[in-house]
Amino acid sequence: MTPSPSDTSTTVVAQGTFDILHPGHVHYLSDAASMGTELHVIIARRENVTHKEPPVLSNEQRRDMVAALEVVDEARIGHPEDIFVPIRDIEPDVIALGYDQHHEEDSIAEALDERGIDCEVRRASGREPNHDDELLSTGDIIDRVCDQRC
Ligand SMILES: Cc1cc2nc3c(=O)[nH]c(=O)nc-3n(C[C@H](O)[C@H](O)[C@H](O)COP(=O)(O)O)c2cc1C
Ligand SMILES: Nc1ncnc2c1ncn2[C@@H]1O[C@H](COP(=O)(O)OP(=O)(O)OP(=O)(O)O)[C@@H](O)[C@H]1O
Repeated sequence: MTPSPSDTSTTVVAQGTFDILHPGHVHYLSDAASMGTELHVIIARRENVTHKEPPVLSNEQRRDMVAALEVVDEARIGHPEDIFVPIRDIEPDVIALGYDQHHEEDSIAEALDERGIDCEVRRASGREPNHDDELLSTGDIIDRVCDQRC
């Protein structure tokens, strides 16, 4: 018997700040998309980006740029307080952590387990520069803008 599309679909979630898109972001989202058949992206709210400089661009602008990428099926702004609220809503089969995202695979898997959410946690690959002058970090792009334009 041929399986129905709902039997074969695999939903993947990716997440991050995505402030000023660059090829590293495209690499991450393409890698995450290749882990399933549908890619949803959670955009970190500005007030929750506390481990580095807050994003320059608004929540809505970052969401709209990520949503415009061909590999992305849906992008949404994250929950203000509880990162598991969007996860319950999306019901992903896989959470794809970015190659350098500070979240530990094991602790996310444990937190999902405690909440009765059945979802695999995987780590995406990093992108190496394709040429000498390729900037693969928002922080590096901002530094160059400051050096060259300020
Ligand atoms: C599974 C998962 C779900 C997340 N959901 C949210 C969320 O709902 N709201 C939010 O502001 N941040 C959320 N985050 C946090 C951010 O997406 C991001 O991981 C964090 O700010 C680090 O951003 P960076 O990887 O761009 O440095 C989530 C992170 C993970 C791992
Ligand atoms: N060069 C890269 N290769 C693969 N994935 C990347 C690369 N750069 C960023 N990502 C992934 O994209 C997601 C969002 O990244 P983030 O918004 O923190 O960008 P960033 O360029 O790393 O920012 P910053 O330079 O401010 O640390 C994260 O999961 C991160 O791992």
